[in-house]
Amino acid sequence: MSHTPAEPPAPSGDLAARVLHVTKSYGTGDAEVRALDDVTTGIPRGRFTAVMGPSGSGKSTLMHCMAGLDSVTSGQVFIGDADLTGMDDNRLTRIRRDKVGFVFQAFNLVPTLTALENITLPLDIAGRRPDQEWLDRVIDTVGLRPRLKHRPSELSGGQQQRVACARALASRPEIIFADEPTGNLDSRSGAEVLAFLRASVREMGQTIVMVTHDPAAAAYSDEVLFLQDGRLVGTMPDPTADAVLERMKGFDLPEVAAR
Ligand SMILES: Nc1ncnc2c1ncn2[C@@H]1O[C@H](COP(=O)(O)OP(=O)(O)OP(=O)(O)O)[C@@H](O)[C@H]1O
Repeated sequence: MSHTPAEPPAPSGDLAARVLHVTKSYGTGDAEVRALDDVTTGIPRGRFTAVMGPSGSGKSTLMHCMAGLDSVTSGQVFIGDADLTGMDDNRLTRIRRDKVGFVFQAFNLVPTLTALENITLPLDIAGRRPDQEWLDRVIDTVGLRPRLKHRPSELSGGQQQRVACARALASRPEIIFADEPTGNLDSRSGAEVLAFLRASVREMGQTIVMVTHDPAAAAYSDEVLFLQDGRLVGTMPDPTADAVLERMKGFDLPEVAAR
């Protein structure tokens, strides 16, 4: 992991996370894969940002590096004002625990715990008392109050993912990273989860970054970042599903692929 000392630590302003000239390579020599190639971008606070791009374009790698789940080969990563590059594992673990929420394609709920116990589990593990007012707001926005005593097996896929979203929100993190959160859901349940994620941004001021393949899911966001071949190749504010689909089709054109 190397640092770029020449890069002045730009002020975070109202960015919840930033990457500066981030490169991430796997393997060496002939086997080297450059998953991210000099990516610089910021995630505005209180906004819903989607990350799209063809398979293998670096979406998951960008998310993992931004969230401090993976190290970068060069460049800098910030969560708020905290520079993750060069941070030791203990501090990284604390940042992830205190400032970051995660939602994955697999719901990752504990089967023996109720919905409510799953939602508060990370706080319990961290020895933190939930902010009851905030928790009530999250539970009501997610629409799960009648289901709080149910175990995951008694909930639909969409309800389970809403529990996972509420779990990510419970600690009121600075930023939530969602990797294909609707990938395992039918379109109706997916729409419920996306509507909830959007509501948590619009009504509760949360910041969400979501990796997705689905133009209809990206249309719930405030802005889409497009990756191709490990590079940031464009952005689209206020996306519609049709506009995103058109942009994605462009990635198959030889002149775009050759760039
Ligand atoms: N652990 C790894 N070892 C080697 N190569 C890797 C590793 N992880 C990712 N890659 C490579 O890095 C590139 C970017 O992968 P990444 O998973 O970030 O893409 P993605 O856009 O999320 O793809 P998908 O949409 O298919 O999930 C790909 O070429 C991938 O094969």
